Amino acid sequence: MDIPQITQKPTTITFIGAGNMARSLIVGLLQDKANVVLRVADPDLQQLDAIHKHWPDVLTTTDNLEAMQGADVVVLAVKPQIMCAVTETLAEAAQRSRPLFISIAAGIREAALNRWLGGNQAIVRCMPNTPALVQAGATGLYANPQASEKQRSVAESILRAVGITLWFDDEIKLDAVTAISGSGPAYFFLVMEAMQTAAEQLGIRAEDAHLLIMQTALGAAKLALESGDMPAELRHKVTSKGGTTEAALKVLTGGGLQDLFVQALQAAESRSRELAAANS
Ligand SMILES: NC(=O)C1=CN([C@@H]2O[C@H](COP(=O)(O)OP(=O)(O)OC[C@H]3O[C@@H](n4cnc5c(N)ncnc54)[C@H](OP(=O)(O)O)[C@@H]3O)[C@@H](O)[C@H]2O)C=CC1
Ligand SMILES: O=C(O)[C@@H]1CCC=N1
Repeated sequence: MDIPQITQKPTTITFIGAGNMARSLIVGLLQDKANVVLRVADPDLQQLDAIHKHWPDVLTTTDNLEAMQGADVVVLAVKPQIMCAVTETLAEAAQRSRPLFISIAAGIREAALNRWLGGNQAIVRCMPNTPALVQAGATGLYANPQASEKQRSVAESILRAVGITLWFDDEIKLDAVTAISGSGPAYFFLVMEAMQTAAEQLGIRAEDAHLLIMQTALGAAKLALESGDMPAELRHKVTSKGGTTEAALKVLTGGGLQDLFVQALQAAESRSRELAAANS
């Protein structure tokens, strides 16, 4: 990946929070061999030790301010519920050093982040997903007016190193992106789990079922991405009249699967808005 350099040196990226999503981004960036220096701050020493053991080049600390010192980019990767408390402690340093902030938190609006950070900060909000770990992520991005073209480009390059990126001019759209691709991997994992249980009940060995299901999921996604056909068309091509797929799909549609997905995505989007309202 070619991250446009803010300085002559490699871009220094500090992660505040070393949880599931931050680790996915860190590992994805390391695999991409990006020209970056990575630092991570988290209160959990065990978490930090595990990172340091696997990736000794990643600098780890329990001190957020120490990690932020001199950083070009600060990725805010804590839970939405503690974002206010965490960012307020960074405000003074942020006013001095003015890094680019990238928030990955669901819901939390740029205006709130900017206020907590003391105002007039360059902020890119983004909604990535955990397949970033294997460089197959999908990220929606939104930049505030204070973020320069170069900073937008740096943010995009970081997220593009771990998957595809899409910009949105309207920040509110990130609530829907959260419902679709941010939470999305979990919907597919649930389907995989359900198919696994069903396959074992049909007498297939667990490891055989796992392999068949994973390869089928991968093959379906690859075909949908690469064939040029829409999913409905691809589904028709699998479904022989009076055949096995038709029998299965009758059960799924009869059970209201499509409606359930509409309700599920609406629930996720609403929750993102609630998190914004509760933390504004
Ligand atoms: N998981 C996902 O798929 C996605 C998550 N996100 C967003 O990413 C953010 C993190 O989520 P996720 O990774 O799942 O959550 P995790 O709980 O796994 O990660 C949050 C991390 O922040 C640490 N932390 C707590 N307090 C502080 C502090 N004061 N300073 C620094 N670090 C702190 C936590 O430590 P401890 O555990 O010790 O409290 C934990 O390691 C959220 O805002 C979420 O909305 C966005 C897209 C997808
Ligand atoms: O569940 C959550 O709130 C976070 C945001 C998207 C995925 N995980």
